[in-house]
Amino acid sequence: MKAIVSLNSGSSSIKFGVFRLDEGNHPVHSAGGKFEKISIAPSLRIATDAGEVLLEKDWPEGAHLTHADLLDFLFDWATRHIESGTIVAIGHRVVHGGTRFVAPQRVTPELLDELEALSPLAPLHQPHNLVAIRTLARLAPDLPQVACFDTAFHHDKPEVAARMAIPRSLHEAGIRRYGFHGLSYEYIARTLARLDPALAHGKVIAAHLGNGASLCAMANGRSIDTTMGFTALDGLMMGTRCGRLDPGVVLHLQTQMGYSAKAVETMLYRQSGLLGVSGISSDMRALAASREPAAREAVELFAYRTAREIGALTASLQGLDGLVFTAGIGENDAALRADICARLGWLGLILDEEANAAHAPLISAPESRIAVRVIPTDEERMIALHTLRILCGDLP
Ligand SMILES: Nc1ncnc2c1ncn2[C@@H]1O[C@H](COP(=O)(O)OP(=O)(O)O)[C@@H](O)[C@H]1O
Ligand SMILES: CC(=O)OP(=O)(O)O
Ligand SMILES: [Mg+2]
Repeated sequence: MKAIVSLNSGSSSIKFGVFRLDEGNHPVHSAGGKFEKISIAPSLRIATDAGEVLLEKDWPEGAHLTHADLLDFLFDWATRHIESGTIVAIGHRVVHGGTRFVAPQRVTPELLDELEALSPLAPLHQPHNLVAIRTLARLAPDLPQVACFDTAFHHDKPEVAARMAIPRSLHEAGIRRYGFHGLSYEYIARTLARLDPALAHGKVIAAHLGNGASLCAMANGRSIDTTMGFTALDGLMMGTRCGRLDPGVVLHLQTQMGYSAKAVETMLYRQSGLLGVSGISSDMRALAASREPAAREAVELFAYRTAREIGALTASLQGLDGLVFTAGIGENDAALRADICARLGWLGLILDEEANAAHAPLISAPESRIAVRVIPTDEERMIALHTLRILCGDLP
């Protein structure tokens, strides 16, 4: 068997998929796994599509395991359990491609150095993405690796959605709105084109609500605006990130409250969002189960901010035909979806409560002016497809 492995390091999770190549060299998902709750109490599950659980493991709270520790654990397990020669290529999600990398690239030492320089722009992601690539390059120097960028899907969005209202010279220097979660949005656009081609041609907002959260306004399947910007801090409230913030807060912290640049980074990326507001957890499941008023306040703010940004992107699109929920929260949290949709009644959006509670693919009522769908995202599949396309000539 020949297979491609996709590796997707998110901020709170590492997901991976094994895609067997069939006779026509098409990738067929055959096994996959996921580490989740990485900085809380990590767990790992690896299973085949045939239903065989290959490994299940939980680490205790306070184990302080990093993405790099967990990747070491995974690579050690994989070298003992995967027959050598089976894997013909590895594809990676790399969060930031900057201005230069607007399509997937075969990994080279030069590429890695350029991507390393972007690490300060994505401190919760880029270092993990690159550590995985470097470790694999050491373990299997001849194995082709491909980097697939979260920013690429947004590259063609209109200039007006890329520009910030700062001096032109800074825009020229690359300080512009890139946008992220692009592999997820690309998968949603493709899947929607199959499920509902008429809607896919229209004006759609995809809501990727996971530990990182953003929205993408798509017209005819292409990104025309998105809530994340120069970094994955902007836009929606997230697990530990603040989302859109008055930049005056940063100045105040530094000039009046003695925060160093590092302390500001830690506050914005790791101590804000659901965790910061609730004081309890960054994990939506924990907040949903909590009776603490601060937990409810954090969840309400998450819904409020999401609905508010959907309003803003509706203006970017000049109308709205459909809304798609995806990622950990978007796919699984019916109460949160209901809360967000209730705040969008003014758009003519009417939820089908039963379909929503059942996580049905279509959760809007027949009389709703906006179609509302739930589509489980599959960044690993997009990575496998891009990897195959880049390396096709090289595959045995
Ligand atoms: N059944 C569920 N109900 C509510 N929230 C959920 C559920 N399953 C996962 N989540 C939430 O999804 C988030 C993680 O999303 P995910 O997309 O896996 O993260 P990442 O951004 O790290 O890839 C967490 O806040 C988690 O609590
Ligand atoms: C870009 C980003 O925030 O990714 P994730 O949701 O995987 O943390
Ligand atoms: Mg993710």
